[in-house]
Amino acid sequence: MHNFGHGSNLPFLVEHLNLFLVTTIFKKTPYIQQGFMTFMVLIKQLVTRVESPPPRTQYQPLQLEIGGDDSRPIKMDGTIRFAKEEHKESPTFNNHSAAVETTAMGSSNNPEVILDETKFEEKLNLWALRIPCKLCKLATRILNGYLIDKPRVKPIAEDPLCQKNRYLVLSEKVKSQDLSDIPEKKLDELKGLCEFEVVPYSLTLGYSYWSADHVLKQILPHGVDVPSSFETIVKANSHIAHLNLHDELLPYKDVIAKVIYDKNYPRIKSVVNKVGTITNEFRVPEFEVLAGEHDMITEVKQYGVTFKLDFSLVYWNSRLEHEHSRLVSQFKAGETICDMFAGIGPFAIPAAQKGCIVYANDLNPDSVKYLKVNAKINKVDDHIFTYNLDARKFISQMMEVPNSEIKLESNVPILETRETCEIQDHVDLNSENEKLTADLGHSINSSAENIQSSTTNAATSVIAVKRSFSSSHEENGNANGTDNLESGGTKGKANKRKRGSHISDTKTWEHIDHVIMNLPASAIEFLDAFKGLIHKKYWKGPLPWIHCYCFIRATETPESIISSAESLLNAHIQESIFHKVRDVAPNKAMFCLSFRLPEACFVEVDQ
Ligand SMILES: C[S@@+](CC[C@H](N)C(=O)[O-])C[C@H]1O[C@@H](n2cnc3c(N)ncnc32)[C@H](O)[C@@H]1O
Repeated sequence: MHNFGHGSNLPFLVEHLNLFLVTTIFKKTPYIQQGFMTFMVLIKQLVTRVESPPPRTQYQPLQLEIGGDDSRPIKMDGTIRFAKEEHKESPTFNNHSAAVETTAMGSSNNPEVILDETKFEEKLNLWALRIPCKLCKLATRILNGYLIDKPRVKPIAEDPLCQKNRYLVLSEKVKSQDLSDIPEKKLDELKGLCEFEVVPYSLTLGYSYWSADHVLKQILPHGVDVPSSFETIVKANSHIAHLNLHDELLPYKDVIAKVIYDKNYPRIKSVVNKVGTITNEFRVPEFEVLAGEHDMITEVKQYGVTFKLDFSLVYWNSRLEHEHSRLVSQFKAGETICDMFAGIGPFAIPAAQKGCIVYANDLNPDSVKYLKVNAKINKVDDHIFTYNLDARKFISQMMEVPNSEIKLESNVPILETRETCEIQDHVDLNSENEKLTADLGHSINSSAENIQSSTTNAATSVIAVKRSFSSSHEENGNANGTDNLESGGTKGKANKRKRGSHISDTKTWEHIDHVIMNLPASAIEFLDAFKGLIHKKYWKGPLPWIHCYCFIRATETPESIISSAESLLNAHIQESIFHKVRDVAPNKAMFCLSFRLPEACFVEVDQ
């Protein structure tokens, strides 16, 4: 201890000798340096005992281990970026091999073996002022610029000997106990405030203190890029960190995952790495769980909509959040939307929330399963009809005029427009029309004949006939192939909503407002499905807008994409808009091509 103004020079000299040897001779040899420092501490303790014997322990280096619970990365746009740090080498090791037991290329793949947390300890030998508690604030103000200034390290610490005092921990730039590194004016001001003692203060910054970026920089060989960010996906109240490590980092994947897990737990419950490129038709990336829980069932939120999904079974990309919202913002309440590649519903559900009637399809049965779950969670299950079909089959079913409707034409007046249906909802049915009606709840498992003979509500008749027709043409044998959502069948609630939004009188072969095709790698190739698809005789109003996602590579242009689309449609596209969604690779960007389906796609004569 240095009682300011009355101290001895002996500890001061020892301290200087220590500092000199540590910073010069032993600088490059951390283990000798550490041993030497321990030895010097003992010497200093002895010296101090001689200088200022008990009862007050005059020299008592305070060991403080700082935890890094707060060493959190910064969240940006569904991506977590590590807080960047200068690449400072800590005095306890000089290169990555000191921090890892074996190099990651070595035999063991176990991160516990590779990562030696003790090697990340950095011991700082500092000075602190012992000051009465009540004067801490004032003293802190005076010493501004000379107190320890490190993230998550508080400059005020407990005095282990006296509750009424505090330690004001000085920065590393205050090298000597006589405080000669602090300007005289500040010292005078401090002396005027109170009497204080200068005590040595030892601070150890452990593995838990350092940020992921700092630790990884120490572990990975020089020249290897430290992964600076990772995608996240919300999982209940926590997240899955989703890495996309390139080949160079694969040998270090376990240790990287461990560091990310350690530094972000409990917010991050699992760390996964994408394996290979996505080649399967459901666009589901394969993941390897590197740290934490293996369960991949998660919940994400996009613009207030909750989506439940199993990350390992269905497609999900949080980077499309803005695009989902942009496109849906173009839809109006009451419009009919067909989503050919709906996934778990990031277009379909917000569109239904807006009051659109949505026909959502996906080939992946797990996507359809979660699409239904999400429609329920978000309380739009009575506005969404789900299909588990190939997109071509789905769109052709949408445009197919049901037999019942064709038969109708010769026998009875057709239920004309939405307005007509709405009026019918409120009038008594004549006997002819009664034959056409069906209860929405009963129709799911009914054949077309059964539907024709059941009688309930005229307003629900057409959609019921249509759905039943589709079911009977199910190709892949999946009972969910064409389905409405079970809960939508609760008559009271569902009917109330349907009336407001005209869901009951939607005839997709008569009118669809928008078709969404988000399968950028190949959606364009599906455009030929529209060739000769729409029956002019039955269609009402303008043809639908098609929103077809695609990738444009450096070798392609919007014109070349339009020309491919035109040749697939066998028609000239008149109105078209290209919207850039995002860059996916240096020479590849994702676009949304929106255009009005050309009139040439009509079938003039019904076969
Ligand atoms: C790129 S994802 C888009 C999903 C969703 N629309 C979104 O924005 O997140 C494409 C989806 O198309 C589905 N899919 C792939 N091939 C299909 C096909 N032939 N017919 C229908 N759906 C298909 C996949 O299962 C996947 O869910």
